[in-house]
Amino acid sequence: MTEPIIDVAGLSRDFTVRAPAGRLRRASRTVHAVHDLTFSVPEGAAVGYIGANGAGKSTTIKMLTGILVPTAGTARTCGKEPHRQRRELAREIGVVFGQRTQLWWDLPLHESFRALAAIHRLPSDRAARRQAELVDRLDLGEFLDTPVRQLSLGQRIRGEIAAALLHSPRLLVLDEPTIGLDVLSKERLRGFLVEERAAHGTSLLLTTHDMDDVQRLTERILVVDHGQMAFDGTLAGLVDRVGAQRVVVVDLLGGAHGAGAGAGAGAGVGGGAGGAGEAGGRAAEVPDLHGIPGTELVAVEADGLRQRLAFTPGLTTAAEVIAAVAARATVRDVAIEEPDIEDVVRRLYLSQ
Ligand SMILES: Nc1ncnc2c1ncn2[C@@H]1O[C@H](COP(=O)(O)OP(=O)(O)OP(=O)(O)O)[C@@H](O)[C@H]1O
Repeated sequence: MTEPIIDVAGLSRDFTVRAPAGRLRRASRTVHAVHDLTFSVPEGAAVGYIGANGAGKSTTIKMLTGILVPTAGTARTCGKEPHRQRRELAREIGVVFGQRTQLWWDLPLHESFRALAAIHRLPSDRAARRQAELVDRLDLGEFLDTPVRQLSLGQRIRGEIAAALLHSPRLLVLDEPTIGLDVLSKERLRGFLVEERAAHGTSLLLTTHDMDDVQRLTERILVVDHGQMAFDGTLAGLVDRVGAQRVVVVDLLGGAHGAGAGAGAGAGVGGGAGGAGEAGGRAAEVPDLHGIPGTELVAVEADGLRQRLAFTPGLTTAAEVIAAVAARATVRDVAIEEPDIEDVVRRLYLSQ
């Protein structure tokens, strides 16, 4: 069996903080930022590292990348002891902290790439090929001559990711990579990361507060709470465990049809069990989706042609909900909204 890309046993990190205690005294207090963490990640896996603010995510990442020394326990990243073998490890990992830069602020992007290629001692033809590939796929061509400080956040983050991948690391560590990006930029970045991993088999450790990042980019999540492991499994498993609600969003064609009553505009409300008909004009055509077992109708929008039904996984399934809707109305489109990651984490913390 190949060695895990990350292997952590009993990992802990304390900080001593001094705070005023009374007018003249200062008292010391120990913060257990990470406490007795044990987990391992196989090579090639993509893991989301999730938790509330202050849960210990950054501290863990700093220990895994050799920036911080553990107080107790062991960490191995790419088979190396991070703080002792920091240089060797740097050749095998790429790290992006969304809030900080590893690029040279006053230099044009291509100078940063050149410096990084030299630091990693990449042969020039290999560096040139890889840079061209990343510049093309991350759409950086226009900005190569621009000093980093003049780049927009989205352009800079793409530059950071290219810089972190220039030496084709085995493990990519991303700390909040999509924070502050607009929806389109986030989506493009995620698409790039999915392709990059498919092409090179790069392992991924990602911290994020964004549920879409978790869904698109990871297959397993670790949730940390007060420095301790609170959950290790799939997102679906976590959602099940905390009983978080998912939402089926249905777009309907006007005009309800009761089960077996056939479709037809103007058939009126009334197909639904417990359906309280709405009076008047246009509302008479609105399919009524109240009372579908295991669901709660949480929103009726666009004159009733878009409706949102929340359901608890375990009580019913998305397929059952959609089938029940289809028995009452003509369904044009369906989407399923996952619960918010902050909500899921809050529920998990409360259930501990
Ligand atoms: N250098 C430090 N000195 C003292 N306390 C620290 C230090 N770094 C982190 N901490 C404390 O350790 C705990 C964990 O912090 P950490 O930054 O790892 O959390 P996080 O999960 O990354 O949070 P966020 O999502 O806000 O980035 C917090 O209570 C924090 O205040």
